[in-house]
Amino acid sequence: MISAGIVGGTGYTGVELLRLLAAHPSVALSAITSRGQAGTPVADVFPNLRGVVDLAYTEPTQGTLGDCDVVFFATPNGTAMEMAPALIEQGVRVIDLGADFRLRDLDEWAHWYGMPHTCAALAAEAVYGLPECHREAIRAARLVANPGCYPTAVQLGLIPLLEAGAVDTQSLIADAKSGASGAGRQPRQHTLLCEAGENFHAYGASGHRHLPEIRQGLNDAAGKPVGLVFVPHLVPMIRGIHATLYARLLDPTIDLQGLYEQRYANEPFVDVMPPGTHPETRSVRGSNMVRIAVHRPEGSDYALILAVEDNLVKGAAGQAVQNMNLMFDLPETMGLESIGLLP
Ligand SMILES: NC(=O)C1=CN([C@@H]2O[C@H](COP(=O)(O)OP(=O)(O)OC[C@H]3O[C@@H](n4cnc5c(N)ncnc54)[C@H](OP(=O)(O)O)[C@@H]3O)[C@@H](O)[C@H]2O)C=CC1
Ligand SMILES: CC(=O)N[C@@H](CCC(=O)OP(=O)(O)O)C(=O)O
Repeated sequence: MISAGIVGGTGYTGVELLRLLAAHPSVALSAITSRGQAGTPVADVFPNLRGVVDLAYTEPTQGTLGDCDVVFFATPNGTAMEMAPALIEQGVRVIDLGADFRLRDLDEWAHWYGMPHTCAALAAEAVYGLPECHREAIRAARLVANPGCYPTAVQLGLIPLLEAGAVDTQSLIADAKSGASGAGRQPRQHTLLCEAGENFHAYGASGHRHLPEIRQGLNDAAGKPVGLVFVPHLVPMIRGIHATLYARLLDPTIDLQGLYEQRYANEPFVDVMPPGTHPETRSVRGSNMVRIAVHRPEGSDYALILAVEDNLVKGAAGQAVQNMNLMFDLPETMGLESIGLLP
């Protein structure tokens, strides 16, 4: 059994990790931290875990985490880079659900995250945890930077076009919508029911911190710098991301459906839907699947890609478990078989 610890077990991605890991056949949970709830049984805070998680929260100390085989950081940005070096030194493998190790350019990281990066050596070593692109490197990694929620949907949606050299790399547009759980469990005015319900708006339109992360992955796929406009929106639902992606085709006669079906033929968590379909966020709610549909709108030379995911599963905790499975030579889909919750 793999002994797993979670730092930040009271947030939305932390409790989603708990749900997945508690049911994982090869994992024993051994430390779950919260500074605010230390000493409280986990199942007292989250009754869905009664009878399946019998641990209490502890303080996030080296002592409680150092004996684990793997530690997940489900914490705000800046926490993992403080704590991960000592754990890795002790032989613990680390998966960071935050953004501390996602960007290769640390000046860019400091610009977007508003603090200096304090762990350049590990940032250079970290593997970006998008299995569909970096599977072999993830297997060997000591430290995995789990991708952001928007970056997962947008990259998986656009990468086949860029790898194939099928589009004008300066024409990329990602129009993405997220449910409110993407903002985390800390109370904030804009995610109150009376603010987010019956309401719909864009945010971060002139610059969002996921832009450099998405651009880094798309540059790699294209083999050159891409031009990308990324606009996130908040929609009145709890879970789910819907990304509507546009790219101008160089050859409008290309077989787009065939391109996507071939690229993702062996991917257990990418479902390319039949032509003419429109994926729904509820079809992936609670599941680790990204569902993609490919269109070429009548009379246009644009490819239009629709991609949906659950931001807490493939966009965070599920992808982290997928990465753990790879790191510990387990079947990649183990513990991730759940089907989308409908309705
Ligand atoms: N929500 C989402 O859809 C996604 C989130 N992410 C990223 O995952 C990370 C976690 O997100 P989310 O679960 O939404 O966040 P939340 O705000 O819901 O939870 C944060 C958790 O971290 C703990 N924590 C906060 N500060 C510290 C600290 N200094 N040291 C140790 N623990 C700390 C908190 O518990 P306590 O304060 O009691 O210790 C809490 O359990 C973030 O980096 C987020 O950007 C990534 C993809 C998707
Ligand atoms: C709806 C909403 O507020 N979403 C969040 C995405 C948070 C997230 O996933 O953060 P990281 O991937 O960078 O860790 C936001 O736009 O800030």
